[in-house]
Amino acid sequence: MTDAPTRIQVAGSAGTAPYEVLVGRQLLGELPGLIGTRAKRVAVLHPEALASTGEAIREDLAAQGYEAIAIQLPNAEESKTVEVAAYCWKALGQTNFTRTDVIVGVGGGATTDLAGFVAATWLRGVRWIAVPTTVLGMVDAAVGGKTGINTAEGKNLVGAFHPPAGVLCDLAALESLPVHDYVSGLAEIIKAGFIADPAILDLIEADPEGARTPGGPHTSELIERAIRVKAEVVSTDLKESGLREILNYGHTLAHAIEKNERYNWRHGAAVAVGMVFAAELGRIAGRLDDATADRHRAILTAVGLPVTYRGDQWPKLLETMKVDKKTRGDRLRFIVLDGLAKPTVLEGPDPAMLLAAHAEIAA
Ligand SMILES: NC(=O)c1ccc[n+]([C@@H]2O[C@H](COP(=O)([O-])OP(=O)(O)OC[C@H]3O[C@@H](n4cnc5c(N)ncnc54)[C@H](O)[C@@H]3O)[C@@H](O)[C@H]2O)c1
Ligand SMILES: O=C(O)C(=O)C[C@@H](O)[C@H](O)[C@H](O)COP(=O)(O)O
Ligand SMILES: [Zn+2]
Repeated sequence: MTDAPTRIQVAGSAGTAPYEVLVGRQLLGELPGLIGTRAKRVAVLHPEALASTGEAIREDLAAQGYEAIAIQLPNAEESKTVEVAAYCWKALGQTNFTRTDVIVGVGGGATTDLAGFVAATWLRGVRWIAVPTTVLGMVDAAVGGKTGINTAEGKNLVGAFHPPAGVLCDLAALESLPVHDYVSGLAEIIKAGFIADPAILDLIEADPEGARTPGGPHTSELIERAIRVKAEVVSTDLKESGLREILNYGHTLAHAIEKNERYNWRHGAAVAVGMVFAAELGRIAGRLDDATADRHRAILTAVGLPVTYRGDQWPKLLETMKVDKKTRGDRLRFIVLDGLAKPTVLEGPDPAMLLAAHAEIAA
């Protein structure tokens, strides 16, 4: 007997279908229902680190009568390339994968971003299901339909909005996650706390050590709260015409750091530094109070996330930020806070302000 999963609804928007995010344990039994009876073939995309999980899911689906193939991807950010997408397109072509067939992405955010992108582009769009296996994947990457790959010029520069047909967050998967990756996911949970749900911050501050482990007293509550923040935002603005930009809090600098580190930093670690930068920018712009700005550094440090970055890299970071998706023409745009849970856009800040905020995170 297992407890019934929590079901979080994501509304359809921009002509897309609504779907559910399930959070619980032993959820793989839900897969055939989501895949449906119109599909003949299923492709299970998984990273090398989850080879046995991917194969077990493939075998299960084959036993249910689907022609199931497994496609193994490189781990982490190495999978988010056009070459890996092309490898998947080839595998789908060779198995006569049609418009009624279904892709299942099993893995962290890098895997679900790639799997969703392959689903968005194959035959101009087939259905896909996300089975996130990292904290970050569950609370953020698998929800909301942003799919994509990196290019030499930067992070997530090619992609599509293509929501999944369902998201299965099996908390048992987190038990094998290295602590470094677990903690990286906390950055996006903390982001959800600062932009929308401060109760998240209270829970983490009360027990930062507990927040760092899958068996912590508030693990499922933290994950569910962050998913609800994301679900609510993407339900009203799938294609980022306005509100959705708040989910990019800390990301303008974070993506530049990731590129600068050739993706050897985890996304969440870069987002942690990026949020401290954004908080300082808000403070310098006269919008954010000192206590909330300082709270960023304190909570991120308490869970073991970085809050500084090499000080000599600023010119390169500034150059990369120019291709951030929020930039309009030559005007950089940042999400900052007007106060706790009051995100807003700061347009074209003075270069001196950016430099001053940078000085606060420079190691
Ligand atoms: N689409 C979106 O809205 C969105 C949102 C946030 C982040 N992202 C993207 O997500 C990516 C980061 O995702 P991530 O932090 O999950 O990292 P990741 O996908 O790179 O996974 C981290 C590592 O953990 C391994 N792994 C995954 N699950 C595991 C498990 N259960 N046990 C053991 N190892 C496991 C992976 O193979 C990888 O080596 C970035 O590319 C980021 O841009 C996308
Ligand atoms: O879902 C969104 O919208 C987000 O911005 C969530 C981010 O956490 C995520 O990293 C996203 O992939 C960044 O999007 P991008 O458009 O800046 O590439
Ligand atoms: Zn992110």
